[in-house]
Amino acid sequence: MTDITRDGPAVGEADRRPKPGADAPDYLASLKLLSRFLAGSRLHLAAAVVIATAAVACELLPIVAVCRVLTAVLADGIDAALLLKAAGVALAAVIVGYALMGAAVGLSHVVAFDVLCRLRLALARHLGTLPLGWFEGRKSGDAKKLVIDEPESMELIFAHGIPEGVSALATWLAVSAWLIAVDWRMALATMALTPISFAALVLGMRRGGRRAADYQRAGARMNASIVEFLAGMAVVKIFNRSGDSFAETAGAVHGYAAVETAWARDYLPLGGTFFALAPAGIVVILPVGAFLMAAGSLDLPTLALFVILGANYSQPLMKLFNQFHTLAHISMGSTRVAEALAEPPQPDSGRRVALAGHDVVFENVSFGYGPVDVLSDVSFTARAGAVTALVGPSGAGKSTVAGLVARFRDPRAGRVTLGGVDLRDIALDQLMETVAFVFQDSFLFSDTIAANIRYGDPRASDAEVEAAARAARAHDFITALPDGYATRLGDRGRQLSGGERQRIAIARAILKDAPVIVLDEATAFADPDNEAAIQEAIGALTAGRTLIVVAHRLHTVMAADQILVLDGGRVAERGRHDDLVAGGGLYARLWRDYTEARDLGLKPAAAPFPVPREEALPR
Ligand SMILES: Nc1ncnc2c1ncn2[C@@H]1O[C@H](COP(=O)(O)OP(=O)(O)OP(=O)(O)O)[C@@H](O)[C@H]1O
Repeated sequence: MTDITRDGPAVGEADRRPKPGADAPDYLASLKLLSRFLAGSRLHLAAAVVIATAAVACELLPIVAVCRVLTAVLADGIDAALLLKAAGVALAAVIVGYALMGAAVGLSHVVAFDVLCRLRLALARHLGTLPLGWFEGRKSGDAKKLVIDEPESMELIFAHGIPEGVSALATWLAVSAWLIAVDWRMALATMALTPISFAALVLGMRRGGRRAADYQRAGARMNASIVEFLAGMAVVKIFNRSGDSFAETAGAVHGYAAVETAWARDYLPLGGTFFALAPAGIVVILPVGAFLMAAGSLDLPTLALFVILGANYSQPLMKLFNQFHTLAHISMGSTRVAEALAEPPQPDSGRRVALAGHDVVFENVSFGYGPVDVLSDVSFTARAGAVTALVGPSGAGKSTVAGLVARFRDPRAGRVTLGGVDLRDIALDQLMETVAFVFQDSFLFSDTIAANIRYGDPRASDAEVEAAARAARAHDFITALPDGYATRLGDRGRQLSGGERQRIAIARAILKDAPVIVLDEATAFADPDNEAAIQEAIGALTAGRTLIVVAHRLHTVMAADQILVLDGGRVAERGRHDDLVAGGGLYARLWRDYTEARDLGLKPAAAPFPVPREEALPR
């Protein structure tokens, strides 16, 4: 089984437990998640924390110096030597403090980059082990958001949050301890508003937090709507629907603004109370100080110290709050990443087994994407060295059957075997080596054409790549390109025609040299010329292999050894072309419709295996 945990810990049962209060954000989700990927960076992080704390001590030194000077001046008048010494200490402390904080932040960035690198690798590796169904239930940008965007926002936690949060906490604790040591009564006065302001903050965040799920949903809807509006611009324009589409996007943007406003209504009265009260210590310090001085139990230098420090007492707390706010802000994203990591991978026996040939057998297979079955009790044998064609009306389940052969999904009931072994008992690696799949619209990577073909066999030489391209009838159009095989394909190879992309995909499958080949509508998007080339290319694939072909263009499967006619997820008919046509059932009807359409101008192209000449086609 693929080791998904090389860069991170195992996905534990604890991660799969339902979270209490699904809509309430877990403010510490990011910390919990990132701490799982900290191994290897703990020392750096500890060093960053220690250095940040030392930087705080340096930052506090100038305040200590000012207080000592103040006390001395109030007691004995101005002493130039003391002033100079204090200024020197303060300056040196500021310089060293900045240098230390710079070093701490530098170190913490290194920790952040390392942790995020491990998290992204583990995520990407884990997503690669999930069943296809996981991706199908999501919008295309979702997985990218999980691997790229969400971790990016977490960078702040280690890069800034930890050194700055630690230094803020250390400053607050040090100042509190100092003030208590100097005069506990004035210290209490300085701190009097802190619990009240924090209580207001916690209440505010709780109220605001109830909106977190709405906030996330509205944000996701707005993003998806804007991305779709831009991606579908050609369709929007051609159907002159820019007004409607924009109205939908505008609705999503307004929806997001409405949630933000509702959040502000819930949070701001209490959050605002925090920001008003936290720095307002002076309103307690002055009257308490005046009272104590009047009572003769407080001197002026001490009052001055509390006035200076008291005014800034809440600063570290505000900084700490900012870090907490960052944590809260990214908590929903971190929770989603943690949930994705907890998704169970596609079951993999991990056992490489001896296969008795390469017959693919469906035994009473039923399958459904949701609660309703789209395949019911499907049984057939696709023999090695023979061509098995899947035909039937749209939605009959042809692509679903094809997908089960490559274990894109597993049957709900029954089993699919290869060489007599249940696919689920064959190591996924072995299965993927044994089965080649050419999709309706095969994905090409943003790389050179040669690299895309070599995807079928990474060890293939240039000559083997070219031979596969020749067999796939792709060599001529590739060499006609200015950069030939070195041509870089942009976004999914869109600069090529559908038929050209398809032939590159077929070259890739030829290079893979797998004994079982599944072609899902390989000619679906091709024009007649391209289709002929593709059919010739497919012809190069067939010899001696188990070939399962999904086809709409029935002339391409007339010579198939076995045609399975699917209807409503069941095998309605099976046999060879002539017998099925003579039988007068569904296939005969499909064939009649097909030939009528062909007579109206549809030009059948070359088939991958011997096909009767045009004039010999039954009418
Ligand atoms: N990912 C999916 N999630 C949910 N339902 C699906 C999914 N893919 C296919 N279906 C449904 O399963 C049924 C069979 O689909 P399938 O694509 O296998 O049919 P098909 O015969 O290949 O159709 P077509 O010839 O139009 O490609 C259809 O009702 C389809 O709507």
